[in-house]
Amino acid sequence: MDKHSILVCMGWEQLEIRLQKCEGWEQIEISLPNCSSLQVISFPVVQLHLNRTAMRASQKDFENAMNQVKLLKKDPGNEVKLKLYSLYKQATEGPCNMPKPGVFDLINKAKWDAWNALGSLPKETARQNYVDLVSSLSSSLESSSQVEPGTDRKSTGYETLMVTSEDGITKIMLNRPTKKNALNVEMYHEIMHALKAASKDDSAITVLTGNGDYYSSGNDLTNFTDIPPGGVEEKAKNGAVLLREFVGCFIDFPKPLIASGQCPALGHLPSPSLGYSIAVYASDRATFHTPFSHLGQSPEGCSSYTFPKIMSPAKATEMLVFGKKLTAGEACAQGLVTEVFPDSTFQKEVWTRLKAFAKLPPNAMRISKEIIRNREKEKLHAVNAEECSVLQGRWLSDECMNAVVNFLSRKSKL
Ligand SMILES: CCCCC/C=C/CC(=O)SCCNC(=O)CCNC(=O)[C@H](O)C(C)(C)COP(=O)(O)OP(=O)(O)OC[C@H]1O[C@@H](n2cnc3c(N)ncnc32)[C@H](O)[C@@H]1OP(=O)(O)O
Repeated sequence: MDKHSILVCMGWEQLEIRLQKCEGWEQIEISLPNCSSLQVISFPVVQLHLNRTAMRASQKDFENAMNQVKLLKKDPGNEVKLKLYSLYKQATEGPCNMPKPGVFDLINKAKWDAWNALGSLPKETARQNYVDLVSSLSSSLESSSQVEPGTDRKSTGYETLMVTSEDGITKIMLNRPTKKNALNVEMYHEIMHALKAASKDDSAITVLTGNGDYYSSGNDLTNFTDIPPGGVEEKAKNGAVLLREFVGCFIDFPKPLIASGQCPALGHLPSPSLGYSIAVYASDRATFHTPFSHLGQSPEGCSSYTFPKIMSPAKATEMLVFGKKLTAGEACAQGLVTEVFPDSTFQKEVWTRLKAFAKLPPNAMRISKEIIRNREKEKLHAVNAEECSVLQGRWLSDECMNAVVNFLSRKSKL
């Protein structure tokens, strides 16, 4: 029998009903074994959804779906991968029968949580759900790759950035829009590389911005899952070294740096870019959020020093300790943002302004920035070192580990 066939007995006759996909429609074929003619009725897919879930996928469908997963051109993302994993385990082994992994074993803990959450779902239902998920995935990933051409693609030698230079402006654009521009380890390194290159190129000013609907969602929380042979302590130590070097690049950047954000900025990158930018331009749609406590972490990017100075100690406490999210208007009123523009005219207005700035004498701008910032440089490097050392300890805490596990198993979002 064909994969989506069902046999129905009507009196003496046996009907075979086949379902098959046809350009967004399901076709139903009703065949009477003793009759040569076929009756074909077409329905929109949505109308047949309930009927399909009542059916059971065969072992062969299941194996085909497993092969299809290997052929997917685009990474379906962690959430979907966990779903696939849990359905596979449930379909092949039944309810979760493994001991719960320890809290530091992040990946296995996320997998265990996903499998355990399926409870006593029957094996056949899990198999069918797996087949259905793979089938929906294949079509949605095909269509989404048509919707977002060119995103996450390689550009000017960078994997995670798009860097362009024209009209005296070097633009560094974070380019992981499907991950809300979360900073993975590669992106940290590429930003440092791009900043060093921009400090030496012919441009007069540098602009930092993000591609997609988030300026950045901060540190990529999956960075915490790649544990080296030296264990979590070594991981935390390496992270502190990387973060210190990363923030150091912002502190030492010699040219005017402008952060241009049309959309929400979360966590990590806002701090260094807000603290050290000559100017921050935001659209009225942008928000600013540093949820360090929510993640069991502590301020970084010198925000523990720059924010209370820029805003006020009380307002900085609301933001850095309680994780209060600010609208662009509020951030502007607090002095964190230079100017807010209407979303509809944001790009035009900001770029007109940037192009005008880029025509100013570059050396004069560089020297002016130096004289404004140099007095603070030593202090900023000391604050950076202290923040990184405190964070190194925080990353080993249960509070931090639990927050990361919660995000990875999608129990929490900010
Ligand atoms: C060297 C180490 C230095 C460490 C320094 C410490 C810095 C502190 C910080 O950076 S604090 C900020 C950390 N960031 C977060 O906690 C944000 C987590 N993300 C979210 O809460 C949400 O994703 C969101 C509110 C940003 C967006 O929600 P939305 O529903 O619109 O979108 P999705 O959640 O479906 O996200 C789409 C995909 O992007 C992945 N993703 C988003 N943010 C992160 C992130 N920070 N880390 C890892 N992955 C992230 C998300 O998982 C989705 O991926 P998927 O499609 O594969 O599931």
